[in-house]
Amino acid sequence: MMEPTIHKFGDNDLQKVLVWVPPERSPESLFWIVFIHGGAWRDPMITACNFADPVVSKLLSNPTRDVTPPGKNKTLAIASLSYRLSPHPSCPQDPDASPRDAKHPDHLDDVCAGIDVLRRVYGLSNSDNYVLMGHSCGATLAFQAVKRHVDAGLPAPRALIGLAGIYDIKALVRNHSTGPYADVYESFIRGAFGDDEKVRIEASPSHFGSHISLRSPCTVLLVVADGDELVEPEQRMTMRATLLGIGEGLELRSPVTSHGNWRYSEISVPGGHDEMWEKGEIMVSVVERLWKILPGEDGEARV
Ligand SMILES: N[C@@H](CC(=O)c1ccccc1NC=O)C(=O)O
Repeated sequence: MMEPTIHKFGDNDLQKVLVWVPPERSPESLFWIVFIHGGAWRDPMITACNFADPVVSKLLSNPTRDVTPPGKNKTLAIASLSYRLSPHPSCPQDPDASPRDAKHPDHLDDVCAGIDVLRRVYGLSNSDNYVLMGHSCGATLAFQAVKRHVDAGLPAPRALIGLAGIYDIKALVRNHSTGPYADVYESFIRGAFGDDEKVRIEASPSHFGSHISLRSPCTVLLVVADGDELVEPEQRMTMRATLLGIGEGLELRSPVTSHGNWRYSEISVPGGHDEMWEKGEIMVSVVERLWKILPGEDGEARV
């Protein structure tokens, strides 16, 4: 695979951004996909590098696929954000390594710091030229980052893709409160957010999503894995209802549904929770879907 350029922005080894930029391109010609990996805010085995690896090798080194981004003469650039992690009970801290002791909003602070590096060094966002794509807790972080940007008067990304995302933290814990893995869910949520219920609610995109005052349209594509063994489909249903201001049971009548400045779409992909990023071709199919539903010059989607 092409070697990424690494930009560090803090003392912790995890505070960095990985970037794959095609050579000899001006910043104005680039269109960015920015990845945010998952791993329950704590899994040191899922990294910015191994998360992006399968899709980067498909998107940037396979000239037979037409994955050119929308817009005239745009070239794809990719970034993968790394952020500090919370402790993991079965992966003890190596005393010589950077600490894994992050608590909300540390993860989000790093995601936003990473986006800021891309903005300063590569001109990301100023011309509406990027999409955020987060998996599992990375999808939670993607919505939190959009909220923070809009609150700060910065433009939202052109699109947000949530892959098997966690959108309602309380419901996630409640839906897994029995069974062999009940402790796992409560433990990673406590590790990342603590015990305070209010913090869990306020950090949940299903809670704040409808209060983000977007100044321009943002396309949201929510993706579920049809064999997801870790995150239940209800998470997406709740988020859809939030973004569209509708009841949870309502059917969508067109591929893209607008509500205010949100443009909402959804798909499902085959396989389990992590298969969707472990198999680069699934990620590529999601990106191709996004290019179809992003509005073109005429403001219309091509589906
Ligand atoms: N591999 C993780 C588990 C994990 O990633 C996870 C488990 C259940 C629901 C969502 C998960 N990840 C979300 O980012 C761990 O070791 O804690």
